[in-house]
Amino acid sequence: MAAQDFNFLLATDSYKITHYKQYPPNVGKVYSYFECRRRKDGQFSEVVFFGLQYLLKKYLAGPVVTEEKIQEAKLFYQMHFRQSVFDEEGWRKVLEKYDGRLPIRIKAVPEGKIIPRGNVLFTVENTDPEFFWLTNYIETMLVQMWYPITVATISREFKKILAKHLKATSGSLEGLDFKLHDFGYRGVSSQESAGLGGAAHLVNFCSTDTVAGLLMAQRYYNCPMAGFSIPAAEHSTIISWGRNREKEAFECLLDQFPSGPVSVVSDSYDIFKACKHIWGDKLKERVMERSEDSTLVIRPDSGDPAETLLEVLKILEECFGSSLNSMGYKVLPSYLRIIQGDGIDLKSIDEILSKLRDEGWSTENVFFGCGSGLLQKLNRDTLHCAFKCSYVETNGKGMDVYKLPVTDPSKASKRGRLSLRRNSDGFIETVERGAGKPEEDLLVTVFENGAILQEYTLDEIRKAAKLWEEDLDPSQ
Ligand SMILES: O=C1OCCC/C1=C\Nc1ccccc1
Repeated sequence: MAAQDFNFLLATDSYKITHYKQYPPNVGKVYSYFECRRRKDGQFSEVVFFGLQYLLKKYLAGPVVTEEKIQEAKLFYQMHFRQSVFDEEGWRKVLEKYDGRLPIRIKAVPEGKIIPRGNVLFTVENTDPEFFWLTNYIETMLVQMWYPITVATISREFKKILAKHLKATSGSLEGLDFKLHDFGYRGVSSQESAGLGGAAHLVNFCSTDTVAGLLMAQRYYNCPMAGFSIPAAEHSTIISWGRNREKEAFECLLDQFPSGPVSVVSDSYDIFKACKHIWGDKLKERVMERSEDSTLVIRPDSGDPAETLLEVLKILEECFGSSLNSMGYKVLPSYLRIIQGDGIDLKSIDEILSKLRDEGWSTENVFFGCGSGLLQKLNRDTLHCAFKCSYVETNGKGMDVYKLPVTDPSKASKRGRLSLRRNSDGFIETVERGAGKPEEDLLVTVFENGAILQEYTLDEIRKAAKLWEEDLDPSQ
């Protein structure tokens, strides 16, 4: 449910207020769709569909039009356009005929599903001919789905890389869901983005510090606790002890959190000396006495990630030893692990894990944190998200419509009514021009006339988004 001060009539691009005057006479239906347009460059060949349910619940469901909101919008747009263009009568009809509920149908891919780029992800149409202008009025808000879709997709690409290396260097995928920790809360543009992006990461992992994402999962995806964290230091809790008391600061962490894992950022002055002389010497006994489920996680936070990790691993091996796993890769004692949260993005994590592997280190030894690289280093063009009209009815007669710019054929849009199906070869494809068979359509009616007709839990979404065998193909 949207906040009381949220006025749905003001939640659109200004120019859309003027569009009801621009459609052809007697138009009765505007039908549009959302896709992540396919591009030649091949990165992100498939996307995770996620986030629509939050938007439906928060902004579209129920009576979103009221007389007060009509009055507020009327005054607002009169001042904004300095002429009366706002369609007061049109909105009052929504209020009178549907009690303020939107006469709109949205059919969408089930959340969590992995869909190849270039396929329809959801369609929008008006369910009453009088409100043809409403379909594209809500484009503005619906296209904001680019964000959770893109974060969920990037997070899953991280998971593919981590799975590849974990499988190759340990023979198992155990612990994969905890290998990438969301550090991105502070790096996003708003509390709402933190919630949506944080929840999107939790489709693929169970490891986060972005509390807003956990709340989103609780409140909108029926998941009481979608992810976990552990006690961890930050630079303030180390440097507050003063330059000469880093050992005391570290010891405080071990004393305060004697059981369960604890993470200690150790690069305030010299990560290498800290590992060698504090963790590996002064506190060595304290570290070794910690049991397997009370791991000390050392956090570097500066320097070239791969070089720093390799040097830290080398020092820790000298001090604590290492063993060989079934794949012949080295693993530190179970009471010692490392988390790298600096400089991590899709490109660097693959390079880092490859370099560790080349030096004989298993992926089991390291965890990763990711901030802006996960939640903010992206935009609507990362997956080329677009919303286009593909079908209209005028005088009750249907017509497939499209754009095909001579100046950019890659911006061509689909035409006609769309459906999504798995073809006889098992590949997902979009059927255009209304040629799809209803019984084959993977799109589900999730919203109609103000009501949410289909909901998904995070558990169901996680199942839909799980990695497939071919995702683990090390030859990638
Ligand atoms: O070190 C850690 O171990 C695992 C638990 C989280 C954690 C650090 N969190 C964090 C959050 C936001 C920015 C930077 C770090």
